[in-house]
Amino acid sequence: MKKNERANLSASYNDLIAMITNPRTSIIGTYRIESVVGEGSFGKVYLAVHLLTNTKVVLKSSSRKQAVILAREIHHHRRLLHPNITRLYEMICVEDRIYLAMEYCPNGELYEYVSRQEVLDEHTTCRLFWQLCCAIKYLHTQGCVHRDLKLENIFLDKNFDVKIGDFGFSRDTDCSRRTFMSTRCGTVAYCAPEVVLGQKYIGECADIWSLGIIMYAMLVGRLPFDEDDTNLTELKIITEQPFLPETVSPSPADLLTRLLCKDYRFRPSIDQILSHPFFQDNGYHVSSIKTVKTSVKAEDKVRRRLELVGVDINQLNISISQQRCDLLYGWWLLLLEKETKKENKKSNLFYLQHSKGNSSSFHIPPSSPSLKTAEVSVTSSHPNSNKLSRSYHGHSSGNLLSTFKSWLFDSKSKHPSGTTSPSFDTVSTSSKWSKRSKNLKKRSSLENTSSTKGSDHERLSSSKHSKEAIVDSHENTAFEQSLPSTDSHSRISNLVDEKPRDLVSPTSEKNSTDNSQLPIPVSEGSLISPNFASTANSNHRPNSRRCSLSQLSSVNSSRSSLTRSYSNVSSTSSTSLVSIVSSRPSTGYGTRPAPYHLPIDRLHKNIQFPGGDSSNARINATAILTVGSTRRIPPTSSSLMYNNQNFVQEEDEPEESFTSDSSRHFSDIY
Ligand SMILES: Nc1ncnc2c1ncn2[C@@H]1O[C@H](COP(=O)(O)OP(=O)(O)OP(=O)(O)O)[C@@H](O)[C@H]1O
Repeated sequence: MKKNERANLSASYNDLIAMITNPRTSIIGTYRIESVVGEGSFGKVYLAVHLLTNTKVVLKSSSRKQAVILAREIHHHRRLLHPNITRLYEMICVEDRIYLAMEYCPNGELYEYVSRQEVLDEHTTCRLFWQLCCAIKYLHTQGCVHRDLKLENIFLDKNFDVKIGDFGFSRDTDCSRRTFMSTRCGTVAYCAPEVVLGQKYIGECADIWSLGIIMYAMLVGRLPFDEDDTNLTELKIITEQPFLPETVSPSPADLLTRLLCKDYRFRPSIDQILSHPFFQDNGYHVSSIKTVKTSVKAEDKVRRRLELVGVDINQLNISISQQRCDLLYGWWLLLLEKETKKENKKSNLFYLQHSKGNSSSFHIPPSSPSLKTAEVSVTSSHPNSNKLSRSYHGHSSGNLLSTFKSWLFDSKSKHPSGTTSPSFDTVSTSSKWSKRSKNLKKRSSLENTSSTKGSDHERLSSSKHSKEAIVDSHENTAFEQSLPSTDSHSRISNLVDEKPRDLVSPTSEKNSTDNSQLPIPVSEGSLISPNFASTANSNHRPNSRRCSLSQLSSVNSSRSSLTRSYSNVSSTSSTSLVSIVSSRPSTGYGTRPAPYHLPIDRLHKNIQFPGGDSSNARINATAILTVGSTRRIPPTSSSLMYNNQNFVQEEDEPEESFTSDSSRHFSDIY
C-alpha cells in the first residue's frame, strides 16, 4: 500500500472515530447542525444547513411526548405558503425527538428589533405592519386563525421582511361563516377583551386586536396593557383606553383606534385594514399584495433533477400532494426555492439592464426589490460565487454528497419552457374607509433619529423594497390537488364542536340570547368608537414615547411580562378566569438567556393544579386554557401539557397521525 493511501485511510478512520464518539448530535436527517439559536417551549432551536442545497434552516427540536401538541402546529403550518409566513420544510421523527426544519430568519424576533430601536418610525412600522396584515389576510382566507400573534412570534428574514411563525394555537375556522371559539389562548398582553372575559369569540377578530397591540408596540415602544399583576392587565384590557402619545400621527392613530376597539363587532376586517389610508399614503395598495409564486419551468427543472438522482417521482408527487413534510417534500421545497431565487435574480438582471438610461420606465412596486438589492443579487449570482456556495465543507461522505449535488445542480438536460414570471396578485377589496384621514406627514424628526441608529436599522431601510424568492404551490398542479378544498375545511370544522354561526350583522347578534354575544361591559363611549386616552393624561407614563419595551417602567415590561400567558390548565371551576404568571426573570435588553418557562412551583399561587408530576411539567408561555366549557378532553390529549392531568381541555382538532415508522429514522446519531 502506498504511503499516501495509508495516510488517507488513517485520516478517514480518525474522522469516523471523531464522528461516532462526538456526544453532540451534528447530523439530523439531511441537515447539519451548526449552532443553537434559541430555546423554545419544547426544546432547543438549532441553526442547521441542508446538506444538498446549503440552505440555512432552523431545526426546532421537541420531545416525542409533545407529539400531539406539535400535530396541531404542523397541521396548520405545512399548508401555509406565503412570503410573510415562515416555511415549514420538513419534519424529522427520530426515536424520542421530533425536529421541524423551518425557514431561518437571521434577523431574529420582531420583539428584539423593536426593543433595540425603542420605537419604530412610521414608515418602517407601515412596511412591517403591511406585511404582517398581508400574511394575516392570507391566513384568514385559508380558513385558519393564529390566536397567538405577538412580537415574539414574528421573525425578520435577511431582508428584514416579516415572517410569522409559531402556529401552535392556530385552528381551522370557516372563513365564510365566522366561527365562535371558546378556548382562551394566547399571551395575556395581546389578548382581546372578549377573550380575557372568557366569552365566546371570533378568532379573526381576536387576531385583529393582537395586530393592534403589535402596531401600538411598534409605534410607541411598549405594550398598551402590560402590568406585573396579570389581573390588572386583564382589567385594563377590558376597561381602559390605551394612552397614545402625540407623536403618533393622525392616520396611524386612527387605524390603531379602530384595531383596539373593545367591541369585536366594530373592529375592521383585514380587508378594511389593508385599505386604510395609513397604508395607501405610504404607497401600499391592495394591488401590491405579494403571493408566493414559482414557475412551471422551475418545477419541471427540480422534478427532472430529482428523477435524475433516482428519486421515485410517484413517491415525490404523493409527498407534494399530501404536503407530507417528509424527506422528499423537504428536498422539493428547498430545491424549488433555490431555483426560484435563481430565476428571480435573472429577472432582476433583466430589469437592471433595461432600466439603464431609461429609469422612468422602470417601475418598482412597494414590496419588490430595490435596485440596490437587485445589484447585490446579481453580484452574488456570479458563477464563482455560486461555486463557492456549492462547495461542501463537510464530513467524510463529502465526495459522494458533492457528486450527488452536482447531479442535482449541474444537470445539462433541457427543460420545457413556459416560465411564468413572478408577479403580484391583485386582491380586490370591496370595503373602503368612509372617511379618509389626513395624509400622513412623515415625521422627519423621527426618521432622522432612526436613521442614526444602529446598523440593523440602516439595513432595514436599505432593504425596504427587497423581495424574497419564494416557492409557490399554487401554480403546481400537484400542489393544487393537495390544497384543502372548502369541503375538507368544512369537514375539519365539523370536527370542532363549537358550531359555526353566521355573523350577519352586529344587530342580528344583539338579538341573540347567547352569552357570547352580550355586549362587553365597558363604558358606553368606548364600545363603539374607542377614543384613546388623552395625551394630556399626565398620570399615565410620562415620556412614554421614549421608553422602549425593555426600558419602560413597565420596566417590568421586559420580556418576562410580555410572555405571561394563559396556560393549558383549567381551574377546577370551569368558568373562572384563571391566569398564570410566568415568573421567568427579566432578561434585560432583548436577550433571552433563560428558557421562558419555569417549573410549576413558581407559578401564580391561585392556580390549582390537578395531580401530576410537577417536576416534569413546563408551562408553555402561550398555552391554552378553556373556560366555560363542560367538554372534557379525550385522555390522549390530556397529557398535552401536563402529565397525568385530566383537566386539560383542548379544542378538538384534526390530528395528524405521527407514525413511528422506522423508515423515518434517517439519522439517529445519538
Ligand atoms: N425561523 C426562525 N429563525 C430564526 N430563529 C428562530 C426561528 N424560530 C425560532 N427561532 C429562535 O428560537 C427561539 C425559540 O423559538 P420559538 O419562540 O418559535 O419557540 P416556541 O417553542 O414556539 O416558544 P414559545 O412557545 O415560548 O413562543 C426564538 O426566540 C428565536 O430566537
